[in-house]
Amino acid sequence: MTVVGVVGAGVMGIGVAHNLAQSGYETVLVDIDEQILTDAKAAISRNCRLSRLMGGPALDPDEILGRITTAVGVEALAKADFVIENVTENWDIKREVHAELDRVLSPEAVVIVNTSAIPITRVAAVGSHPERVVGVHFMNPVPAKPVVELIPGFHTAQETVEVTRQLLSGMGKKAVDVKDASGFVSNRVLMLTVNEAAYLVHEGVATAESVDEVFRGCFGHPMGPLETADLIGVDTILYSVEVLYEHYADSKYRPCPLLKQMTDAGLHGRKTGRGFYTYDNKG
Ligand SMILES: NC(=O)c1ccc[n+]([C@@H]2O[C@H](COP(=O)([O-])OP(=O)(O)OC[C@H]3O[C@@H](n4cnc5c(N)ncnc54)[C@H](O)[C@@H]3O)[C@@H](O)[C@H]2O)c1
Repeated sequence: MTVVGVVGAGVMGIGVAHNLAQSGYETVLVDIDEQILTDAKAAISRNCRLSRLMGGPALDPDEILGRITTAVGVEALAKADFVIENVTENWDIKREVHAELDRVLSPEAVVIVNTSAIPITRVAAVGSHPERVVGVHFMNPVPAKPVVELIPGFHTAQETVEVTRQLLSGMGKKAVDVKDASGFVSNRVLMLTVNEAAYLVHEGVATAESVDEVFRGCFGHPMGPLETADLIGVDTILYSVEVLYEHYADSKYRPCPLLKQMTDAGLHGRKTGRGFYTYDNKG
């Protein structure tokens, strides 16, 4: 039985663990405290119950949660065959987590980095097995999105890429191969768009509602960029734009001050109940 560890039980970790368990994988979900893990299990249960309504399959929450064990700290991942890391988009946090994983994991374990913009080669350099580290940029909400970006780092072995492709296929995902450049394909474009949309609100050119209405009504996008920001997490958008700005040293990625203020104020979008819009329930 393949055991998959999932590090980080936030927006992405919840979706990745759900998707793995739904696909029959024994899943170990890890975060830094029990309350986050309790909330994550409640969110997975809720998402299972809503699955049918949202156009997905009918799911039994108890069956899905029966394949997920939770633990505080990465020590619980010593026997994992794969680990999918989904911690905060912050280099200091990611670096520390990958150093811990390097101490704990079996040398054969494959480490999958889920990041919006941090280069995979940089993450892989933290541990002693860069050939076993590969990037996968999952899309949100994970169980509902059939395509991911698959990103080998400089030292990633071809075998690591292929076993990861098989795992993704088992999760129902098609992997699009992308080279290792900060932001990959999707977020080089999406983060610039969301950042510029935030500038429109910041400068008073239009309200968030008007910006989103233009994208939905004129371009046929199912969601506008600021609704998308709330879904992704306003803090995660800011951190990703900061990574792009630092990496390319290019002013076109200058982070919008409104994103900084919203992040400081806890307006992180759906996950905190308020972002560009207000939500009745978290999540
Ligand atoms: N939100 C999206 O739509 C999206 C999409 C694709 C990729 N990503 C990337 O996925 C990663 C996770 O994003 P998210 O939106 O889930 O963030 P999030 O803020 O919702 O969750 C991050 C989680 O990591 C946990 N964490 C922090 N330090 C930890 C540690 N030392 N050990 C274990 N857990 C720790 C936090 O407690 C939190 O639960 C980021 O790198 C992000 O860029 C996000």
